[in-house]
This record gives sequence, C-alpha cells and structure tokens, in this order.
Amino acid sequence: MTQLPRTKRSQRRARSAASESHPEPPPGHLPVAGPRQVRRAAAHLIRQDTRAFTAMIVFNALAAAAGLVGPWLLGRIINTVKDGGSVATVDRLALGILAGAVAQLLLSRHARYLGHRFGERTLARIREQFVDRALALPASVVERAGAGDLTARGTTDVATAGQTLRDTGPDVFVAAVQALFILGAVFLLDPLLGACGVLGLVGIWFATRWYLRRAHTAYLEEGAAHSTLAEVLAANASGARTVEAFGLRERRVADSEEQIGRCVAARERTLFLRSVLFPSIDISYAVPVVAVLIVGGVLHEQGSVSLGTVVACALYLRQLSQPLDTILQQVEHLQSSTASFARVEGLAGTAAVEAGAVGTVEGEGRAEGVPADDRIDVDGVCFSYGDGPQVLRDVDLSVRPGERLAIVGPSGAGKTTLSRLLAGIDAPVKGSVTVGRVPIADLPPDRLRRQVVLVTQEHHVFLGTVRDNLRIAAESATDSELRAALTSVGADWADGLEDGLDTELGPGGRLLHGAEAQQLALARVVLADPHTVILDEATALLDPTTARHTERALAAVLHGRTVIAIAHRLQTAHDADRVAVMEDGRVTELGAHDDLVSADGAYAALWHSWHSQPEERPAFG
Ligand SMILES: Nc1ncnc2c1ncn2[C@@H]1O[C@H](COP(=O)(O)OP(=O)(O)OP(=O)(O)O)[C@@H](O)[C@H]1O
Repeated sequence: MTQLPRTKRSQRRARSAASESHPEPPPGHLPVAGPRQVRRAAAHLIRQDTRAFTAMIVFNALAAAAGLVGPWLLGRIINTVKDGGSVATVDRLALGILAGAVAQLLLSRHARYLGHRFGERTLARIREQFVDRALALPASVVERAGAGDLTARGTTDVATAGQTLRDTGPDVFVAAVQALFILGAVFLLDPLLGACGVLGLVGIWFATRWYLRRAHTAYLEEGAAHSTLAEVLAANASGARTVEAFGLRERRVADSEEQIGRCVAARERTLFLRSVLFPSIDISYAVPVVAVLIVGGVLHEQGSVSLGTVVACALYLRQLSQPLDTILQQVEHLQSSTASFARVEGLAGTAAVEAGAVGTVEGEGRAEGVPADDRIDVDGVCFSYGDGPQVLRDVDLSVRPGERLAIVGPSGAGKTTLSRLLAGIDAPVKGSVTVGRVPIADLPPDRLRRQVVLVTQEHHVFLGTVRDNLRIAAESATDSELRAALTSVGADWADGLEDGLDTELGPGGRLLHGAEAQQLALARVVLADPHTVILDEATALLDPTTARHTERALAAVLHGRTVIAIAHRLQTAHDADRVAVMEDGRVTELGAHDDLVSADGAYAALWHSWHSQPEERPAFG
C-alpha cells in the first residue's frame, strides 16, 4: 500500500522532467520541443560531423578577412593620390584589391561547398531520425494527433530545418564574422569614426529586438495552422465517400475555409512583423554612413584624419549593410526554421511524455523491459479518452497462456477499449496492463508484436510488393517462410501471381479484395508469431462466404496461441475457456460458460435470450 504514493510521485517527477524540455502539448497534439531541447539537438547534430563543421568555419573566416582588403587599400590609394604618390604605387595597390577580391571569391566558394555538404549530411540524419521516431510512435498518439500534423512535420518542417543547416547557418556565421571584422577595421582606422558607426546601428538593435520578441510564437502558430489545414484536407480526401454519402460537402467546405482563413491570418501576422522590420532596418543602414561622413568631414577640416581614412570608414560601413542584411534576413528565417526544428524534435518528446503517463508495476518483479512469461494481467485499470468520461473502471483480469477468453457485453460497455489496452495501443490512466510483469504499452514495437497482436476488420494493404507487405511483420523472413505463412492462412491466390512475391500491390498493381487483404494481414500475424491474439470484429462485417474463408484462415493463425475474442456471437463465448462479461466499463462476471449460465446472472440472461431466437442471432455488442 505504501508503494502507491511513491509511484505517483515518481510518475509526477517523470512528467515534470519530460515537460522541462518538452512543453506538455495540448491533448491530442504531438509535442513541440522546448528551447533547451532544440539547442541540445542542434549541438548533437554538429558533434556528429565536427570536422566538416570546423572546416566550414575556418574557410568562412578566411573569406571574411579577405573581404576587408578592398576598402583598406582604396583608402590608401586616395591618400597616395592626395600626397602626390607615383602611378606605380597606385597600380600595386589596385592589384592588391583585385587579389583580395579573387581570394575572397575562392575562399567563400569553398566555404559554401563545405557548408552544403555538412548541411546535406545533417539533413539526411534528421530525416532518418524522424522516420525512426515516427515509426516508433504509439498508434494511439498518431490516431489522436492525426496524420496531417505528422506529414507536415515530416515534409515542410524537415525541409525548412534542413535549409537552415545547409544555407542559413553558414550564411549567418560568415556574415557575423564579416560584420565583426568590418567594425574592427573601422575602429582601427579611427576609433571616433568607429564609435559614430556603432551608434548609428542602435536603430537596428531596437527593431530586431521588437521583432524577435514576437516572431517565435507567430511562426509556431503559422506551423500549427498549416498542420491543421493539412489534417482537414487529408480527412476530406480519405473520407470523400462518406462526405458524399452523408451530404457533408458544405460542412467540410466550410471547415476547410475556416482553416484556410486561420492559415491566412497566421501568415498575415508574420508578414506584418517582417513589414515593420525590414523598412526600419533599411533606414538604419544609412545612418552610420551619414554620421561618419559628417563627423569625418569636420575632423578632416581640422586636419585630424586623412581623406582616405574617412572614405575607407564610409566604405566599410556601407559594406556593413551586406552582412547585416544577411543576418537579419536569416534571423527571420532562423525564427521560422527554429520553430520547424522544434516541431520535428518534438517527436523525441512523445516517448518521454508517454512514459510519464504510463503506469508501472509495483515492487518485486518491477518492469525490466523483457517479459518474464506470456501471462497477461490487468490490474485495477481505469481509462478515459482524453478529458472524456471514464470508459473503464477498476478492471481486473488475468489471461493465462494458452487460454481462450471471450469478452461479451452490450454496445459501449468498453470491450474495444479494453482490447486496445491489452494490445498496448493505449496505456491505462490508472492501474497496469502487463505481459510477463512488463507494462505492455512500454514495449518497443518490435517486441510488442511478438507478444500481442490485435486483429480487427481493418486491413491495410501497403503500397509495395507482396514481400514488402509481409516483411513488415518479420524483417528477416525468407521467401519460403513468407510463402508458408500465406499457405497457412489459405491465401492460394498468392501462388498464381505472375511475379510471385515481387508482385506490386495497390493502385497501379494488383488490387486485393476484402478476403485477400485479410488473409495477407493474417499471414503477417503468423510471421509476427505473437503468443496472444486479440480478435475484435475480425469477421463481423464480412459476407458469409468471405467470413467462412477468413474463419478457416483464423483457425490456422490461432492454433497454439492465447486468444482473447471480443465475442459478437455467443457461440464464440460458448466455445471459449472463460467468458468475461463487461457492463458500463466494468467486468461484472467472469467464469466458464456453464458456470455463468448456472449462476443465472447477466450472461445467463443473454444466453437464454440468444438461444430462444435462433433466427435473430445477430452479433451483439
Ligand atoms: N476514440 C474514442 N474517443 C472517445 N470516446 C470513445 C472512443 N472510442 C470509444 N469511446 C467511448 O468509449 C466507450 C466504450 O466504447 P467501446 O468501443 O470500447 O465499447 P464496446 O463495448 O467495444 O462497444 P461496441 O461493441 O459498440 O464496439 C463508449 O462510450 C464510446 O463512446
């Protein structure tokens, strides 16, 4: 008993540790990484390619230094001419300017090449990491967040973050070095003129500060608006038939227009920020040059600086606008790409946030990641969808290895919800669902599918070959193992395929009809070889012939495994070892069919009513 508060505390600690770097997302949304997490992830990416990054920095710095040669030598030419120097000296200085320009060109070209290579490699790493994380996401997280958000992160956001690494990052760095070198050169020529130049830049500082304070949130909102729009459009496309069948066209169009309106508003907000920033900056560039020319003119009149020094300082400050422009333009881009990178990195937080929400097993035999045996235990489980009402209340249940358990009950009793928890798709809000004393929802996907697989009526055929579709369940399965799996579920059609396992499936290839798609899915279950199979409406909606085919295939799949069946026909319950009756989120009766019938409770009533109406024996629940 004393263990419980401690567990709650540790869960709270886990949640708060997770939320430090990953702000808790709104319910049903994928998380966005916090600033610290973004910095850490960026530093990690740089560390993975330190040599290329260092070389890029060195060449950029050398290019910036070469860029300083021109104005300095031009100032010297002016002084030489004014002092009546020789033409040969002027020619030599002019050649020096040319050499400086050529050196700058070559060095910055090589620096850019190095930057691109670094960026492309890092982008490839980000993409790979994203795919790994997306595939490892719990199905419930993807279901609730929607495919649109995930797609927007994997396409637009990854591309934006990649562009930053390839172009923006190196550009900002080289521009910063150039700006520092230019200001240093002005100060070296004349500290007073240098001070005038720096004071003239104050306006830029204020304008940029104003912008930065608003930009991050505005760009995050823009990204979120794009994701929601993508989600709505994707739902329109995938649910087109339902939209047509129920005459929902106008409502969907209105929803889409509302989301487009939100996108436009979010874009207008960021556009407004840019439209204030850039004109303010353009004006601010002229100020230091004018200040240096006025003050320099006075100083030259007094004879304290040469004309060449004033011209060189003015040229340097004029030249300063180029790197500052780059920095400011890229700062704007950096804002949007940091927001994008935060959304991409947010996936790393999904596991952490989820871990905080998942119950753990108490005391002895605590979860160590590897199930000790095949026994499934449901212990004091409560569950609700998001902030909704509780749909499971204090459910306790143990399923012994090899047992056939049927779950029956009226519609809405919580049978499907319980099957999702048993399959590790959702995690309980309270209590635990374990296999071999390890919380099921904590198992990594490859280990989970060797323990428990949920079979429903929805069977997706993936674009790709028959082999690709089967190897989802067992990456290293040989062709003969794949064929044996197809044969065991009665998929004889596979033998007649012209290209065998290389036959492409889906649009443009072989289209599978309902029963064939189901057999393919069942062959995947055979290959995954889980010790427990959960059946939820696997054959409920099929026509009688297809259902007979599928049931034969199922029998082959279920042989020698633990079976938990959401029973829609009481014959299934009759044939099971035990029956669990669910009512209003609770298990109200549990036992063998005969015992429950003798007990004369809810199950007995169901059984008698089902038996007395043989012609109306529809599925219930
Ligand atoms: N994704 C969801 N979001 C919110 N509520 C849900 C969701 N899925 C189910 N529910 C609710 O949870 C409760 C239990 O539903 P569940 O589907 O588990 O019951 P069931 O016994 O399997 O019913 P049926 O036999 O009709 O499928 C119901 O009140 C249902 O409305």
